[in-house]
Amino acid sequence: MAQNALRLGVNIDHVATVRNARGGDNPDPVRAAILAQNAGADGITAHLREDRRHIVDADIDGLMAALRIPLNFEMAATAEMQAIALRHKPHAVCLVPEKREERTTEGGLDVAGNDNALADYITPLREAGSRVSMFIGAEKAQVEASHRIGAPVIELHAGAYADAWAEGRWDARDAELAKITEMVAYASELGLEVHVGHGLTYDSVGPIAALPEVKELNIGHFLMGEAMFVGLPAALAEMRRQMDLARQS
Ligand SMILES: CC(=O)[C@@H](O)[C@H](O)COP(=O)(O)O
Ligand SMILES: NCC(=O)COP(=O)(O)O
Repeated sequence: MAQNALRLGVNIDHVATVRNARGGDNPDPVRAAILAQNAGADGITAHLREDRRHIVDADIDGLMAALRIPLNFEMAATAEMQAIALRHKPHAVCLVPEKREERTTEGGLDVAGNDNALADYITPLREAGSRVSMFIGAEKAQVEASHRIGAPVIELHAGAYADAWAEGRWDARDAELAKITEMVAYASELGLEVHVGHGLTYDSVGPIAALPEVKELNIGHFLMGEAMFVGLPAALAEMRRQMDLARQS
């Protein structure tokens, strides 16, 4: 892959959401991950929530056994999740804030307010060989704290930008994009590897993909929705086309 290539991580959480609506085994998120891998995904992302509302422990076992491409394991910074990550040693561990009552991940992790505890928390994960990333809002204090505790990677939460785009609030969209653009550049200067994710669609992905310092996008909910209509390989190919178009222009 070219040095400045933009990786596409496919989040398969919401295949599990559909499965869990009925119980049983179908549709299988591991099958979706293998399909995405065969269709050219650069990585797979899965979020094992504390309440197991979508991905469950057996899915992580299955993904670890089946994948040839990297797994980005999203999790809350709890003792239970740390033990699971240390057992599996996935390529990447992304720490995400969680609230039981939220519909989706509403904001970024407060690294600045918990830097000592998080520095201790990530040490064994790093020693086990996982690339640790912090899922944070596009705020200077959070970027600096992530750098300070020794996280090599951050993922900026694109949800506010994506929501503004979806709702046609163009001033808010532009303001959120400006914040992300500024923090992508700042974090890169500090030496952090920068990823972006949450809520991205064919429409909203372009301006983010165009930022040359961004190394990876993690996209799930929209892709899985599109896959219901056109199939996962076609949805992934169209997302990749939009990313490449933006990157080249
Ligand atoms: C951290 C993140 O943005 C995703 O993992 C997302 O949280 C997955 O979907 P849910 O928020 O719906 O669980
Ligand atoms: N970390 C963000 C992610 O994995 C995908 O988020 P979404 O596209 O499902 O909103």
